Amino acid sequence: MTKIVLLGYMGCGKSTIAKKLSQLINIPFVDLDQYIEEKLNLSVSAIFEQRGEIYFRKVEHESFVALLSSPDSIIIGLGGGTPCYANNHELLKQEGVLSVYLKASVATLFKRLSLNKSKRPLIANKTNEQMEEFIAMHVFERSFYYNQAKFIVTVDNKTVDETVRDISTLLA
Ligand SMILES: Nc1ncnc2c1ncn2[C@@H]1O[C@H](COP(=O)(O)OP(=O)(O)O)[C@@H](O)[C@H]1O
Ligand SMILES: O=C(O)C1=C[C@@H](OP(=O)(O)O)[C@@H](O)[C@H](O)C1
Ligand SMILES: [Mg+2]
Repeated sequence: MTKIVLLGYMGCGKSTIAKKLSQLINIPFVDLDQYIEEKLNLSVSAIFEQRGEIYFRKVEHESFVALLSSPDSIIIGLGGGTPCYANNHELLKQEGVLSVYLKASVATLFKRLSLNKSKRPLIANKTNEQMEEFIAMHVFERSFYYNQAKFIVTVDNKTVDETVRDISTLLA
């Protein structure tokens, strides 16, 4: 069964787009962060704080593997770091996986994340100035993994509905 996997940097819209795409194409969606939060009954921030990032990455990998091996067709919204750890990018190449990189410019990411950073432990304590530099460097470091996706969709200056439509056209 098909797994549509959305990936990309924090703030590119994976969680928002996965939910909307799910409504449009009538395939259920799972947000990987939410799945982990429910599994451990802890928020992502609390997992980072209490158990550390390495533990989070371990659970993230196990959860991604579990979702990929489920018998149903699902849309999976990954966390921004998912493809960059534990060889998860190799899993994107599996048969039946349609991976889509939601590619956003640093300016778009900065604009969105400056309004939404408190639940993201990697940036929660940064000033806006530190954050802009951090995002630029981090996207650059991670782009090798993001570029392993089968499809790339640019999200800058698009509404949620426009991006969702672009993805559904790609997958048709
Ligand atoms: N065109 C857009 N597409 C997706 N998200 C958008 C858009 N415009 C604004 N946003 C906002 O940007 C944020 C994206 O966050 P989210 O969906 O959690 O991304 P991710 O899961 O990739 O970190 C949300 O607050 C969303 O409302
Ligand atoms: O980029 C990352 O390493 C992370 C991204 C987050 O998901 P979003 O991309 O949905 O914010 C979440 O998994 C965690 O805070 C770590
Ligand atoms: Mg998300």
